[in-house]
Amino acid sequence: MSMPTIREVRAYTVRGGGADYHDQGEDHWIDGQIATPMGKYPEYRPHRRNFGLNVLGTLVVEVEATDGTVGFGVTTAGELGAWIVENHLARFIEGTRASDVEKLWDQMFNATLFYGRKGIVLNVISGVDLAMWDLLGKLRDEPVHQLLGGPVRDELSFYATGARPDLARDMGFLGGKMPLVHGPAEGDDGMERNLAHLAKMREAVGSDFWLMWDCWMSLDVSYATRLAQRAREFDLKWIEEALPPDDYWGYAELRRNVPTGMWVNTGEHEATRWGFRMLLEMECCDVIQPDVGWCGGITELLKISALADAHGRYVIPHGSSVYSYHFVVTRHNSPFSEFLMMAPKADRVVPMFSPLLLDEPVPENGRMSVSQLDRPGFGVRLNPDCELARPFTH
Ligand SMILES: C[C@H](O)[C@H](O)CC(=O)C(=O)O
Ligand SMILES: [Mg+2]
Repeated sequence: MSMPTIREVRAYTVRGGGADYHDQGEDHWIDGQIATPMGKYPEYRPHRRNFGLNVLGTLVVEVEATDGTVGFGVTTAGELGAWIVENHLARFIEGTRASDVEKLWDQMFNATLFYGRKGIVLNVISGVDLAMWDLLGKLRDEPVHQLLGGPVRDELSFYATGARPDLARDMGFLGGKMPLVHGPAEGDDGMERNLAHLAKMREAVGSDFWLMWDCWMSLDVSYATRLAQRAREFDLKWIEEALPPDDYWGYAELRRNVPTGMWVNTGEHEATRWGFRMLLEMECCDVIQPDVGWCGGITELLKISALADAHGRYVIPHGSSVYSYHFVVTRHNSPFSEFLMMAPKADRVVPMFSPLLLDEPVPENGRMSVSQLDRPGFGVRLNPDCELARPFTH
């Protein structure tokens, strides 16, 4: 088959959930009181949306091939991301062969180095890369997991992230990762409250269920060390993203400080093989957690994952829904997956990118069969009921 080229790239934005999963309505657990780096300012403590956690919104990138086939990818980047795609990246995307993902990634990354490297620019590059893999799967009539070498197991197993690990246990998940509520600025009282909550959850779930804390970059080494040491009594499996992402030295110290057997996990706000190289070579963590929509997409994740494998480390992607599932099932060093509980009260399973996608698979009883992923590309469709805007054209 002769490979089509890309005829047009289009960048859309959409609000209300989707890839910007923090862009939820009032009273959603994910936007409630959670420890954050802004928690030192009391006015920004009660609600994460107060400091703008949801300002970006979702970016949808569509790539249309010369034969009319369309692939798409979604990420967190909104209008800023749409501007970058339409005004800068389009020149590399249009005219490229649909299978030339490697060359395209290299061009997008190098052309944006002077203002990119991490953060929103890498989210955008990821979104384009995911659209290209989706297109390639559709053109070849194969699921992306087949393009990546094929599954190494028949099903995926999930832990749940949300405010109600006790309910996640009843839903068949392997474990529950809770948001840490109180940060260092809330002193000893906050520390005691955090521990009391963990104790209560351990009591509720029993001893054979993983419990983890997601600290969303909010702590310092001293606080995280004390928290981890005291959490040993309640068998905390891992402490996640305890420190700001740039504090590689702090992570290395924390990893030396935590009780034997407790994992230090991080990486959802890290990007590219070079960022993860720092985490791995400095022995910052036990598990890396790249977000497929933020770290550079599938093309970059393949490199990050190989590097982690050579360091004997697991890759358990952050969120990422189908982008994670198609990848994880092809790697031996990705033995389980995250599922983010998007129901406002974390009391039922709702697709992570809801309501933006149709056919988005979800775990049943904490598991997902590979057969649920057996559709061309990433196997999902854009929901026509979600109103997309195209703020810029080129
Ligand atoms: C719950 C966390 O604060 C965040 O919203 C999600 C996250 O970090 C994770 O799923 O991991
Ligand atoms: Mg996290």
